[in-house]
Amino acid sequence: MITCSAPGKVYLFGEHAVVYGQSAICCAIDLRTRVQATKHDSIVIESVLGTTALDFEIHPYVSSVIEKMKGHANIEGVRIQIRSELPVGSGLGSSAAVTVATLQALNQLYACNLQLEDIANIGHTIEREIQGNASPTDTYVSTMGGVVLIPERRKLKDLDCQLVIGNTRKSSSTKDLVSNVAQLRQEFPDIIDPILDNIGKMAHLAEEPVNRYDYETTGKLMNVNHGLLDAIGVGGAELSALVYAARNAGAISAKITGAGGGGCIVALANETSASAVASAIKNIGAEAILTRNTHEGVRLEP
Ligand SMILES: Nc1ncnc2c1ncn2[C@@H]1O[C@H](COP(=O)(O)OP(=O)(O)O)[C@@H](O)[C@H]1O
Ligand SMILES: C[C@@](O)(CCOP(=O)(O)O)CC(=O)O
Ligand SMILES: [Mg+2]
Repeated sequence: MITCSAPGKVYLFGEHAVVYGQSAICCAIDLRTRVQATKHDSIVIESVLGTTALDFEIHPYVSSVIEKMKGHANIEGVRIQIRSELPVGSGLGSSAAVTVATLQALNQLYACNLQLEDIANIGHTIEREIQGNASPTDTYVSTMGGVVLIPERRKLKDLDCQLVIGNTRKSSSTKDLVSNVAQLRQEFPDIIDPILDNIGKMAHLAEEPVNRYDYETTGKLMNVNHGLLDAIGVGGAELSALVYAARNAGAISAKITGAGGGGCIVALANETSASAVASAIKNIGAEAILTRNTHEGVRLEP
């Protein structure tokens, strides 16, 4: 039996734009998905979504992992048990975390000797096949941990501030939101492409401030990024209410994280303002989660 875990993630910059090759800054967070793999007489997948065999409706990511790993090992029967701290379909990279943790658990269980780069690449392929179009960001950051500039895959300094996540508790499908942006871009390329370009430019502009722990400058750019996500149609009244509640409560910055449409916002806060920001989020009926950037990507668990 092997247990592995992988972290979720938040985007400081670049969600959706990164799908079109623009840069993003994404950081792993200390909320993890744990996957236990045990050799078994059949294939069983147990999670909060249900208990199934290979099932590409209920467990598309985990089933795809098992299928892919059959190319690296003789997998006749395996029991996969999943426990996660990440809300599903909420922009925190739950799909990437479960994909990467399952890949690494099977890699270890069957001694396939896949390296971390292989895990990240296979994970990206799986997300792209399921989502229709996916950037390498979520699976790379869930594999490697830390704060990463994508597609350059350049590690930045770990964040030295508090992260406050506001969860609308309204899940959304990344596949649908990515498709909606593609349709808008197809209809208005001269309007949408410059927006995506500017999001990518902000990620590059923010690299230096992040590396010198200048979260005031980083935060100003994050707030602009939030406005541009609204502009490409992935915002919403609940997400904006959370963003303004967090900012008005003293957050350094607050923006949508992930696919949007529902899901979560992320706010940067310092030690003194974090609890006030969390209270403001709860006061409007949302879930507040205090977390931090984690340096640790996918790892073996005892
Ligand atoms: N704990 C889990 N157990 C099994 N599958 C999971 C789990 N968390 C996420 N998933 C898979 O990932 C999908 C959500 O992925 P996605 O729409 O990209 O949202 P997110 O923003 O959380 O990554 C779920 O529908 C499910 O297929
Ligand atoms: C919207 C996007 O940029 C991020 C999706 O993040 P999540 O699945 O909502 O956690 C899609 C991608 O990068 O593949
Ligand atoms: Mg996802």
